Amino acid sequence: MSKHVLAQNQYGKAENRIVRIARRGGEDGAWHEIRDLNVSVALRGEYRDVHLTGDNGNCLPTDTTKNTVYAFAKEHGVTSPEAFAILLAKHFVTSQPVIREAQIRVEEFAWERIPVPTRKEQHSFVRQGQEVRTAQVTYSETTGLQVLSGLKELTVMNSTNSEFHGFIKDEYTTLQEAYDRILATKVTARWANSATAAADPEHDWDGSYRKARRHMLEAFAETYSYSLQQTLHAMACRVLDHVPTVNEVRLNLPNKHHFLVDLEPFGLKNDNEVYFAADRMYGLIEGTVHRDGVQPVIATSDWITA
Ligand SMILES: O=c1[nH]c(=O)c2[nH]c(=O)[nH]c2[nH]1
Repeated sequence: MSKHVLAQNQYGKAENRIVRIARRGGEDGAWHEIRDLNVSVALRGEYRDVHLTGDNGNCLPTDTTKNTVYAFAKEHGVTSPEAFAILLAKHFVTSQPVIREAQIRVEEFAWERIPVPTRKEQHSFVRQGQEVRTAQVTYSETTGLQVLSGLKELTVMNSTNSEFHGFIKDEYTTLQEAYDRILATKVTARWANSATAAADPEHDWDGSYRKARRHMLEAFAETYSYSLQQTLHAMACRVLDHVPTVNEVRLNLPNKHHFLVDLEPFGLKNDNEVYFAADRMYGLIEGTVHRDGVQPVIATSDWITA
């Protein structure tokens, strides 16, 4: 027996990142709604033996608490962070006598739809309230003004219309081919403005920024994607097509992986509804697209994801 006193203690799986897609509207369910949550579970109760003697007889594994979160998202859906947390907290306390209290913390990341007026299906989203606009101006006696504009932290998601297959398979390849996956990325974009725009004191910088942003978003939403590389190219080309004062676009697109959660052990079918949102590691797709005949000027080696 320890001469010291075990005081407050709690345990559980923290930061379960979960994306729940609900398909509504019409027979084909083409109207998608997403809830994107970070759910932490803390259980309190009869845990003296676990700490003092190594007897785990009262210990519900943290792994089980994680599985419960994902299974509940499938079974009950996510109507609100509060309602989802209430369901979970009650479940833990009422299902195991040793659990006296359960605390569920939920952070919800808000997403807004990317409006695509030309289509009725709606499955493209932009995450609210994070994006940062950037500008870098260099003035040289010999070469004059160089104005780079851009943005970072613009997180977007398509909850369908993304596939990835037909890739090289070597002895280390385990990736399964995907015919319907989530495509999500946090866009860092920089674009080089023409010397004419830079020299024009009347140039509408806010207007060209809004236009470039809008066309990148529309291209992301409207491209049926077979790779993030293909989406990158479409986004950059769309900016060059619609913003005549932009000569070059460089994009840095981390592939924010979403893995389907295997719910079969709990007798539940996961019909592309419940995903584990991994924050790292991630694929990092980068590239520059410029007008023909223009010399690219945007640095390619910057460490701009940090
Ligand atoms: O869009 C993608 N491009 C890749 O190059 C790649 N590689 C990978 O594992 N997944 C993906 N997805």
